[in-house]
Amino acid sequence: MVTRPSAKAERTPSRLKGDGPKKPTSWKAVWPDVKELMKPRRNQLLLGLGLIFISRSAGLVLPSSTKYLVDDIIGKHKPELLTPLILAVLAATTVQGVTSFWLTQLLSKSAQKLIAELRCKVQSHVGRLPVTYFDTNKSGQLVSRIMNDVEGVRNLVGTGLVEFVGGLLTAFLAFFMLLRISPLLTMLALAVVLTFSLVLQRAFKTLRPIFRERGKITAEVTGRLTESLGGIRVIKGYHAEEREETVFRAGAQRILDNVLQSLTGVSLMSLSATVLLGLVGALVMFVGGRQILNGTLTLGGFVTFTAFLAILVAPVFQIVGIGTQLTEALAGLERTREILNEQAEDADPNRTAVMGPIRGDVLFEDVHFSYEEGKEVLHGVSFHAPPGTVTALVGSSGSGKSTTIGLISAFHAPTTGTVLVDGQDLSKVRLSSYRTQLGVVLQETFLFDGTIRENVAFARPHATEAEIMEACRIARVDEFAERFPEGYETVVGERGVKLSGGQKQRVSIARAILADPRILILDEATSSLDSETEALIQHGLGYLMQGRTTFVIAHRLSTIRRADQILVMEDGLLVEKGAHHELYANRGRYYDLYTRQHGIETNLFLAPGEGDTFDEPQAAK
Ligand SMILES: Nc1ncnc2c1ncn2[C@@H]1O[C@H](COP(=O)(O)OP(=O)(O)OP(=O)(O)O)[C@@H](O)[C@H]1O
Repeated sequence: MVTRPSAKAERTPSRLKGDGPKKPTSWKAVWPDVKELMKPRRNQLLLGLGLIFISRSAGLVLPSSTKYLVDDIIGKHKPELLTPLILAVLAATTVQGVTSFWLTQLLSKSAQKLIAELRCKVQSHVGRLPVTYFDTNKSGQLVSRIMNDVEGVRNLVGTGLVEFVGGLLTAFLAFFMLLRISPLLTMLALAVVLTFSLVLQRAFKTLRPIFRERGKITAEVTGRLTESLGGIRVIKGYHAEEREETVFRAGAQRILDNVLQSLTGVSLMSLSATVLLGLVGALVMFVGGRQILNGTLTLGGFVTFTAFLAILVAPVFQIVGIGTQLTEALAGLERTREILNEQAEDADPNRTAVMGPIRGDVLFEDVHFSYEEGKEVLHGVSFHAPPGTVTALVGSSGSGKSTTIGLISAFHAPTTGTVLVDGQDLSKVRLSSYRTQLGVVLQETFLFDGTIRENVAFARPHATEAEIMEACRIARVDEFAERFPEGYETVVGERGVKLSGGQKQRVSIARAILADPRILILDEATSSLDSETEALIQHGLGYLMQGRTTFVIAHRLSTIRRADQILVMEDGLLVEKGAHHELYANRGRYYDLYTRQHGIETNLFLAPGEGDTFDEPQAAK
């Protein structure tokens, strides 16, 4: 396959979701994905949990030691215990430091690897979606989906989730320690913490849709921006810079509003967390102070209690941070899943037949097609294109030429009727086995930001040097490429030399020659080129068409007259078919188009100026 025509949308285009009612992302919905992501990393995550267990347990040594220091070493005056205690604290702290370092190394790196993998997975899936998908979704929006949405998962498999679990674990341990020191104080503190957790839960419910919305808005704004940068010539041509600025400003404002909204939520949570800390602190001081005074609590016990309380409350704070991250991760994962759930072209269970090398016999049998339900655009088109023949499609704008080409390229499948290639129903064929035998040359030539050689070899990356050079020679790419100082290694496109329209077409023809397809699709350029360039291009095309079943949306008289058959389309109907002289002699629709064109009233077939060289067909004389 060479390059693909930009086909039109199919019947049920699926737009990226997000504009529907906002239902919160639920763990249940994304759990299968989370599980799938975690499964291959199970061992790492388990190791991570082990490490966090060691790290957090070691972290308890310091606060526990306070009680011994105050009550035993100082209170009961046992200086000989001081050094062992300090050594124990130092050892524990070292263990804590080393394990947390290892943890970050292990999990953060693995999360980054996962992000890269996921990006590739989404990109590869998007590439396999039907063309209709790209007609309904802006490419910039898809870029944002591929690049940004997967970022969040780092919090799931990275340190986020493990830290969260670690936090809970420590809180649990601390809770038992606290119970041992003072059950009353512990229960009081716990009541406050639990109330706060409920508040937090509600807050996250509100925040989640905001985060999900953010991904959607960013994708939309990026999409529009990519489009407007791509169409900068049109924008400048119509002096529409200011209008674009306004559109972008509105988009940027939407993002800002969303971020501000979530920031308000997040800061409110921090505020309530601080209030909580104050509340618990005050409560502990009040009750604890009284207990010390009436002798039910030792001073060391009180100090240790406050230290452990901090450990119990800390995870609640952590939830604020990590919970936000996890929420973002879930929202991103949900959006990623949406894309991954789109059915790839070849995933259609009907597409099972594998095509071997084809001869290129194309048969349309009563083909009906509609892009949208109830709006048929092709009404019972039937024709036969034997192998190696040239079929020209002509007709006024919107008559269905591109749609017919789209069906031959298997971008769409007929609503009813069949398209057969070598007797095989195209809607049942594995696309990979068919498209490799299809070549496309469009008027909007698509060149990559790479060298001339790379652009030609794109069709067959493993082609030999001699084959590439031969294709370049036939398409007359050599004529301009060899004039550049770097020859075929000259970079073309955005980063390099800009090629003229005619030069780009020649590269595209060389590409198709190298691909050596059985079926060739040409969308002839409507723009006129100078006669020398035109002759060079016609030479290449002439070679390219030889022996291949060619379908050409024809604008040039020379091409139309060279065709073995001409299909005249009108309003989705095939109104006439035959060779030029037959159709001309019939004095039907083709004759009308032809003579009207001859009078240069309209420009139905031809590029401007071409009518001047018109000569009356022999058969009609
Ligand atoms: N993606 C699409 N979604 C819905 N309708 C479409 C889509 N693409 C084309 N159509 C409709 O299908 C009909 C045939 O369009 P088609 O592009 O095949 O015509 P065409 O003969 O190639 O026109 P032109 O010469 O102007 O390119 C038109 O009425 C057009 O509006």
